Amino acid sequence: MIKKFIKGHISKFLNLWQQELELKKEQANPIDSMLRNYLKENKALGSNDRKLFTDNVYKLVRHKVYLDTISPKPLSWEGRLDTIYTEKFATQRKNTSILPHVRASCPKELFDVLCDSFGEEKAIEICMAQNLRAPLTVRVNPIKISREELIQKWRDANKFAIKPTEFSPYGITFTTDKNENLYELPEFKRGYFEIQDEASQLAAFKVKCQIGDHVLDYCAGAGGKSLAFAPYLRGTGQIYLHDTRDYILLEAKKRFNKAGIQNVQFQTQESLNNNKNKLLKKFDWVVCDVPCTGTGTLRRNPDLKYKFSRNRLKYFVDLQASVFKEALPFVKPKTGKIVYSTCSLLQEENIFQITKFCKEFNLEIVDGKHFQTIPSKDVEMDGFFCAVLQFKN
Ligand SMILES: C[S@@+](CC[C@H](N)C(=O)[O-])C[C@H]1O[C@@H](n2cnc3c(N)ncnc32)[C@H](O)[C@@H]1O
Repeated sequence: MIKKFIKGHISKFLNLWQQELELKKEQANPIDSMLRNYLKENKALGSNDRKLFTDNVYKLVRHKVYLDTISPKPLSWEGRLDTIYTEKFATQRKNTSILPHVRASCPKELFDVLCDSFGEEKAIEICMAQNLRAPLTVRVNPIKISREELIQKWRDANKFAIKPTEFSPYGITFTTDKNENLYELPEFKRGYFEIQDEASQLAAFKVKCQIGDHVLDYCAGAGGKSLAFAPYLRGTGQIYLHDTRDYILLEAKKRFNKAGIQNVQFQTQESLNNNKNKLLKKFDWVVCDVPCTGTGTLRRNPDLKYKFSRNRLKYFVDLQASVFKEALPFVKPKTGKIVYSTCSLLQEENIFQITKFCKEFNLEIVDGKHFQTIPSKDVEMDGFFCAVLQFKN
């Protein structure tokens, strides 16, 4: 039984979220940032209450499409919440008179696009997997500590239930659904690890840079990918981090300092433009981790599914093409590589883009096939896509 007091907060918060979404549509504030602000302003919610509050908010957002059909009318957040804890919540999933996108709790427009990419059966499986809680995974910074040492340290302290990730050699996954506040740990403050999904780690490791290489991370954001591949350079060569948002590069700078990585430069749009003539055709690796619909990360960001539309998809497809075109001239013509990645599941943003780029710019896929993870019953990772391209000789 959830206390009335918490139910009241859940309902109040979700009404605010719904208003924000109706008013600002795709420009609405992300739900995680709205949650942080709400909790800051509502100190009466203690730490146990907060977990219950947050977990139920996410559940309601994930399952809203389904709940809107099976909950008592008129709809209310209290009514939807009560429905989650009834038998009906499980049994109606199998009711084939309810439309597939509703049973999978996915807005129709997104579901149809997922069906175009994967077919209906797989689309349902993906949506159901994306309605689960995301695993909490960290990437160990080998400059400071090995994965084995950090696992041992945490196991000795009997601190967490953890396991090494299966595919990334640097990942550790937390196996309980407790909300661990990892940012407060001394190991985090010392730069021993960063929070990063395993699929994102694997995409970053596709940048197989070597000693002395020059790398341009063209859409660096707060540096998540660069932090992962930087140790390959062993302090040699140089990584240039560029983004159109100046403030995010300041965040990246702090993270690199903490990680003990110094062979980096931060380039705003203006400074990259000023240095352009010097830098064109100079990079062994250019990384294009482009803005996208984020449809591979719906477990973490379930609100994104309500911002999706075919128009928004077209906006991202066009933006990705123009970012790729801007970044390509920085690649060394004969030996350089460009890595294109998204956290989208959609063929329009992934394989269709790559096929188009190869044709238009005389490129080919190298390093085997493209890499793609798709959340499902058996795949706990986010959905990521990545391909390494090189000019045809
Ligand atoms: C998917 S995020 C990057 C995440 C980051 N690479 C990481 O691993 O943490 C995409 C980034 O592209 C940036 N961006 C948007 N338009 C851009 C453009 N025209 N040129 C470069 N970066 C751009 C955004 O500001 C955003 O930080």
